[in-house]
Amino acid sequence: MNALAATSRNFRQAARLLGLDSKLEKSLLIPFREIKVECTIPKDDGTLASFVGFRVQHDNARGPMKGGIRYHPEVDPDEVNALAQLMTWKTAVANVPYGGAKGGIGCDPGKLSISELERLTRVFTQKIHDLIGVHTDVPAPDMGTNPQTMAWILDEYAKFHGYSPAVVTGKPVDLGGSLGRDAATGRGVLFATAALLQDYGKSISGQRFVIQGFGNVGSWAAQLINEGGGKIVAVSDISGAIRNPNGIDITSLVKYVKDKRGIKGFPGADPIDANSILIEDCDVLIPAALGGVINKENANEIRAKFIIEAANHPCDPEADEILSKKGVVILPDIFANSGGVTVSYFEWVQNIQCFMWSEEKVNGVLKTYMTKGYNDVKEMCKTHNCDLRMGAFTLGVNRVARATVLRGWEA
Ligand SMILES: NC(=O)C1=CN([C@@H]2O[C@H](COP(=O)(O)OP(=O)(O)OC[C@H]3O[C@@H](n4cnc5c(N)ncnc54)[C@H](OP(=O)(O)O)[C@@H]3O)[C@@H](O)[C@H]2O)C=CC1
Ligand SMILES: O=C(O)CCC(=O)C(=O)O
Repeated sequence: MNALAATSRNFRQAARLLGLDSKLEKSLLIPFREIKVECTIPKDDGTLASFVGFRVQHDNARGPMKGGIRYHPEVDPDEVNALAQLMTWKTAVANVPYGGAKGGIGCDPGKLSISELERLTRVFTQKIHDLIGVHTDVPAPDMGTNPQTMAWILDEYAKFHGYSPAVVTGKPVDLGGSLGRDAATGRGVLFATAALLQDYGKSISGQRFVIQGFGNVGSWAAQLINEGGGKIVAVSDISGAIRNPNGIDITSLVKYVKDKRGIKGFPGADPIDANSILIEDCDVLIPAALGGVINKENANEIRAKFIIEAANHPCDPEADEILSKKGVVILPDIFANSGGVTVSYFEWVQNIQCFMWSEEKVNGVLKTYMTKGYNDVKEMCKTHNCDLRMGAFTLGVNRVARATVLRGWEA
């Protein structure tokens, strides 16, 4: 099932549980604005290359639209649309004063040089600069982009509108980025996982974890879970997958990946088939790469008891049904990975106030938000007698619906 169909299906199920008016339901589903731009750049060898970029602004009832920009060969309009919609529910679940948006460029960042990536980012920014802004739409990093990408957007935007650091989050700290933003999504995953495990009488320490993806989110989640006493028994990235049932030395793996640009060949573990990473024996599975990876083809073979959705929409609704029958507990993306956008909000607030928080403050307030978020989701599960995904969706959709109605419909 494609990402947009899956996300919209979850939204409709939540709307039914909430008893939403059908016209309101329809209006919440349709994106506010969809932008598609052509980005042509000269390559280093003098030839021209063209890429398609997207920004989908889904909803702004609760505040400026917010969401990352993804550079990946599989970026397509439906997927960006689904990811933008997820951001609307996610910012509402996290209870930060934003709506939802997402962007992307269909490209393989690994095949572009740094200067080609800079040119591409600047051309994309030239095409969308009038439609983003501190109080309209605030981009951030996602797959394939990073603080450097945000610095280029900030600089290009400044040429048209003046210097305004709050126009993007996830920037380098030297340009007004927040301490703790780099690790924030992984740290949020840690807090969310700890809250869920506690409900089942368990803790991070003593659990065996498998993580798909070792980029920003996966590598930080691995380091923090490892520090918390969890045992990471298998990890994968695009270069391959590795396993060590006694626990992978994550500190050494992080150093190795920095040097070799991938986990392949890491001496402290055995190589395994990358396709089998999701069905490895473990207690907790953390998909932290692409969407749609857990589906009806492999859901029956999953051996984990808990799935923490660090990636966006890693499980499709057909997999949800199979896993629920098997008793697997899924902590949904719109709560589990909300630590990133929550600290993006702290960054935006710091920029607007021209003030900088300590890293301890950022991490401490993030923990408060994640704990409150978990309790709010559980409350909705009780009210609507539903699983955690519907608990999170009903929480997010209800907050956005209330804001929409309060703002009114008069033209
Ligand atoms: N960054 C953030 O703050 C947030 C990100 N997310 C979500 O988390 C997920 C990961 O994002 P992020 O960590 O930022 O992205 P990164 O680009 O930093 O890392 C992505 C990781 O996934 C790996 N990967 C890509 N394709 C595959 C594959 N087919 N099999 C296994 N691994 C693969 C990449 O490998 P390689 O490095 O070898 O290419 C890399 O390790 C995405 O779904 C994103 O939307 C959600 C909330 C916030
Ligand atoms: O930090 C942000 O603004 C958005 C992060 C993001 O893209 C996501 O949560 O999926």
